Order: sequence, then structure tokens, then C-alpha cells
Amino acid sequence: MVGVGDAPPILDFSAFYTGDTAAKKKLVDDVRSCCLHNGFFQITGHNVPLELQQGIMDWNKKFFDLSLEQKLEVSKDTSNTWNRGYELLKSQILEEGTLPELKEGLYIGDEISKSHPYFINKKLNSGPNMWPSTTTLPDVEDFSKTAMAYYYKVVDLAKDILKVLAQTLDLEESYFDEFAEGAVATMRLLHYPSQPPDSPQKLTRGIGAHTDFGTITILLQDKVAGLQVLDNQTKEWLDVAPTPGAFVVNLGNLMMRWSNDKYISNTHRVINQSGQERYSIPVFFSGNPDFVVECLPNCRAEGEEAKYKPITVEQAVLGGYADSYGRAERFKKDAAAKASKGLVAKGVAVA
Ligand SMILES: O=C(O)CCC(=O)C(=O)O
Ligand SMILES: [Fe+2]
Repeated sequence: MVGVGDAPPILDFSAFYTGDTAAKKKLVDDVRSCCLHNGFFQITGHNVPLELQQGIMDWNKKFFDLSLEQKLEVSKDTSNTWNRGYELLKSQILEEGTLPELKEGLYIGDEISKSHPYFINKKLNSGPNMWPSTTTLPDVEDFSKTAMAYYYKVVDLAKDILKVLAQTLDLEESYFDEFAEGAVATMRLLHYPSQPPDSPQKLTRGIGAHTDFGTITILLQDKVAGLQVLDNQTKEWLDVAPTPGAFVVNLGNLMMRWSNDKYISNTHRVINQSGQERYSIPVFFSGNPDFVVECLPNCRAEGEEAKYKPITVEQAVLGGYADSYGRAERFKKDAAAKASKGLVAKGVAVA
């Protein structure tokens, strides 16, 4: 059982693949208890090889070591409309009232060609990936191969986690299969520069307090700490220290809504005061964009109403994005307006 004030526990997921009935039952019980408590757990004993985790993390660093000009060749804002490519530092504000976030990212997803129905129909985040040119990165082929091998392995892991989640709700292991068929999932390579010592402590975030928009998130952290999860009961921030080889798994808003708020999509943030560069790789598993999410079985008492109306996966996830990017845009416009009137205090203005 996870208790009040405990950081997300590390569960041995190998019981799902090889365990006997008792070990599998224990895994299901532990996952259920985490879903009800903080919506966060960590797993070892999964099928994603350590070398592949290291390989993608090495590429994460190599990509962000490129010059700004080189990274902008694959800019998410100018080179496509399907949310792939490079995102500049300070593009998002997930926590109202804080400064634009000290993180830069590279968005990668399933390699969807321009003749694919998802691309033609402009489905959520669907299209070709944006890879640097060979002039910029001579061994870019190794980058894309490593990234895609890692991505597909993690998407498979997400489907296995969904099988365990189904069992936590006393549903058939295959309950989420239709939802997971043709699923959209987005991976972000993230780099959090070390927070400058003179940045305002209370307002500076690597990523502000937020909940994730999708169904489940599977996160790989490098060695540098910084991720914190809010304990729902004590309202304390709990550090999620990186454990080699482990993934941090958390439920997103879609799963919370789908479970009629029985399961928790929990608030978390990153503050990088380590004095070192921090790297991480979340994969956000949304689901089939056209799948309609409507209160799951066993999530409300007899006769109790569902709290939410049915919604497609696509509509639910897009709503979350619009809010966070809109905030950063408004912040920058306001800051520019104030700066032009000479109102912004030194150190608070945003470039
Ligand atoms: O970098 C991390 O550890 C967390 C990232 C995160 O929460 C997100 O991208 O939604
Ligand atoms: Fe997150």
C-alpha cells in the first residue's frame, strides 16, 4: 500500500510477463493503490532494454548540443502544423503566474506519411517527424532509428500497462485494446538548462505545476533530479529521484475523466536547481483519436450519474494544449507591452 507522503513506489512489472498468479495479483493491487492515491508509480522489470534507454538519452543530449540555428531548422512552429519538431525555450507556461518555462524540447511521434489517413484527415499530432539534415547531423540516421525503436517499445509498454489498468478495475485484460488500436502517442525529448542563480526562485520552473492531458505518461529521467509530485493529502512536494532503468508512470486527465475521477491525474512539476543540465523523455499515450471516452465500468455507484459527457480522445487532448500554449503567448505579449512602457522589473522580463 502506498501511504500519505510516500514518493511513487517502484514496482516490478516483470510479474506481468512472467509472474505466477499471486505475483500478478500483487502487481495489479499495487498499481490500483497508486492510481487511487497519487496517480503515479515507477516500474522496473519492463521490456525496454537499458541500452535503448541509454541510446535515446545520448541522442537527447547530442540534439540539444546543436546550435540554436541548427535546431530551428526543424522548428515545430515554422516547419509543420502537426506538432513535430523543435520547441524553443520558454514556449510554455503550465502554471499560471510563473515565468515561461526553462525547457526546450523535440517532439517525435509515430512516423505517419503524408498519404496516411491520419495525415489527410489532420488527426491529432499526426504526420512525418522532423529530423535534422545530414549536413547538420551526419549520423542522423542513427538518431532516427534509435528514437523510433525506443518510441515503439514504449508504446508497446503503454499497451501492457493498460492491460494491468483494466485488471485494476476488474475488467478483462483486453478491455482497452480497441482504444489502443491506431493510438496516437507523442514523445518529447526534453532539456532543462540549469536554472541561473539570479532567476527568481519562486517564479522559475523547468515545467510548472500541471497535470498531463493524455491517458498515461511513461517518463525516462536521466541522472539529474528535479521532478516533484504533489502529495494529494499533505500538499507536500515529493521528489521523484531518478532510478537507473526505471520508468515513472502517471495517469493523465483523460484517464481521470474516463474513470469518473476515481483514478487520479496528479499535479507535478520540474525545478532544476541542481546546477547541472537535466534531460528527460516523456511519452504521452493518448489513444485512438476517434475513440469515444465515456465513464468506465466499475467507476460509479449504482444509480450514480457519470460526471462527464462522452468526448473523443482528440477533443480531450487538444483542449489541454490550447490552454498551456495560450498562457505563454499571452504572457509574452503582456511582457512586451509592459516593456515598451518601461514597466517590467529587471530579471522578470522575458525575451
Ligand atoms: O521532465 C520531467 O521529468 C517531467 C516532464 C513532464 O511532466 C511533462 O513533460 O509533462
Ligand atoms: Fe507532465
